Parts: sequence; structure tokens; C-alpha cells
Amino acid sequence: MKDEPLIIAIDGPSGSGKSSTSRGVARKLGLAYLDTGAMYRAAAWLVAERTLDDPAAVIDAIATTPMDIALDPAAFAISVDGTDVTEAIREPRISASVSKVSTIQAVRDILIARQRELIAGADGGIVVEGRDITTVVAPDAQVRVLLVADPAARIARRQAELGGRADHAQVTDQVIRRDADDSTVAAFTEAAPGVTVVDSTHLTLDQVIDRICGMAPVDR
Ligand SMILES: Nc1ncnc2c1ncn2[C@@H]1O[C@H](COP(=O)(O)OP(=O)(O)OP(=O)(O)O)[C@@H](O)[C@H]1O
Ligand SMILES: Nc1ccn([C@H]2C[C@H](O)[C@@H](COP(=O)(O)O)O2)c(=O)n1
Repeated sequence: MKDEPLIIAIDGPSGSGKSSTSRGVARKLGLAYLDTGAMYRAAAWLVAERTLDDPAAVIDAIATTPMDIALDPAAFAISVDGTDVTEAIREPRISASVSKVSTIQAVRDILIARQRELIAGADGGIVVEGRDITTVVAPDAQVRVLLVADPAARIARRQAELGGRADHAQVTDQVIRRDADDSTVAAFTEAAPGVTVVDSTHLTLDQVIDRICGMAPVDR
């Protein structure tokens, strides 16, 4: 409906360009921005910080520890129990461990509920990126996109982004192995009905941003 805030949902595998694209679309359209992967990473950071192993303890910690998020595409930030973890959650140790946390369904239920609260509170509209946004978190979003790219392109992009901080084997693990783990709890390898596939393999970031902005209803 025209007077409903615009929600743009973007899913895709690791390294497909979700975060860069989502931030760019949010900035171009004046929308808030939610990186749901950052929430799973922040949960993994908490688990690592408290050296939690037992799933019940992991679930309880995530359920009871405050997680605050700034939905600004120009300055997205996330904190856990008052600690800003925006940078820390991008460390290779978190990338290597996050799937252990994100594949616990009770953790997903907690974070999905919070994601829906944040979306409902974004009165000016929002771009939300992740793996299950178009299918579980916001299946009624006005714009739903599955952003894909060839595995080789995704590995090359992630390696370029990480520079010398990770070797090819580590980056391949982060991209390919993690996608395999992630796809056990979220269906992001095939587009659900009504979801538009955008293949960024041979598109520049700006071309992808423009293509998705062009999907927004014109009478916004
Ligand atoms: N269309 C594109 N062409 C070339 N490089 C791109 C494109 N889109 C994104 N990139 C670059 O690829 C790298 C990964 O992008 P980004 O972090 O947005 O991917 P992602 O899908 O969010 O990954 P993850 O889910 O693992 O966080 C970044 O350095 C980004 O600048
Ligand atoms: N909605 C989501 C978002 C992310 N995840 C998982 C996928 C990754 O293992 C991890 C971090 O995501 P990234 O920052 O790499 O996009 O969280 C998920 O299961 N559901």
C-alpha cells in the first residue's frame, strides 16, 4: 500500500555485495539500513567473549544481553552490553565462528523478533539485508531481491577486501563453507516466488545499486 513505509529486502550468499549494495540503496533513497548479519556476528562475539559452549547458556546470554543498533547507512553501528563491536565483529575469528551461533534456531527466533521490531519502528522505510529477509523476516517487503554472484567473483572480492588479513584458503572457507552452513537454516540459494534475482558478477556496485533503486515504487 502507498502509505506503508518502504521496505527493501536483500538476501544473498557471502561476498555477493549485499552490505555495500544495501547501504548504497538506503543512502540513495533516504532509508534506514539494517545489516542482520551484523546481529549474528554480534551474538557470536558475545559467545566468544564469555567463552560459552553450552547451547542453553548461549541462548540465554543472547536473549538477556542488550544489543543496540544504529540504523544509519552512513554510520551503521552495533553494540553489545554497552560495548561498541562494530569493528570487532568483522575479525576473521568471528567470521569463522558465526555459523555455529546463527544455525541455532532458538538464537534465530530471538534475533528475528528483534529484526521485525526494528523494521516496524523504521517509519521512514528501511533496507534490510541478510539470508532470510525475503522469505522469513520480511516476506511482505515491497521490494525483495536475491543478490547473487559467481563463487569465484565472491571469493576474489572478499580476498581483495581483506587484503593480507586472510589467505585464499581462509577466504574460500569463509565464503563457500559458511554458505553451506548458512543454507542449512535459510533458503538463499534459490529465489522464492516474487523475489527478483540480481546477478552482480559482471555489474559494478553502482549498477547494482541503480538497478535495485529502480525497483522501488515510483510514488514513494
Ligand atoms: N558489484 C560489485 N562489483 C565488484 N565488487 C563489489 C560489488 N559489490 C560489492 N563489491 C565488493 O565486494 C566486497 C564484499 O561486498 P559486501 O561486503 O557488500 O558483500 P556481502 O554480500 O555483504 O558479504 P557478507 O555477507 O560476507 O558480509 C566489498 O569489498 C565490496 O566493495
Ligand atoms: N539474516 C541472516 C543474516 C546472516 N546470517 C548468518 C550468515 C553468516 O554466517 C553470518 C554473518 O552474516 P554476514 O555478515 O556474512 O552477512 O550470519 C543468517 O543466518 N541470517
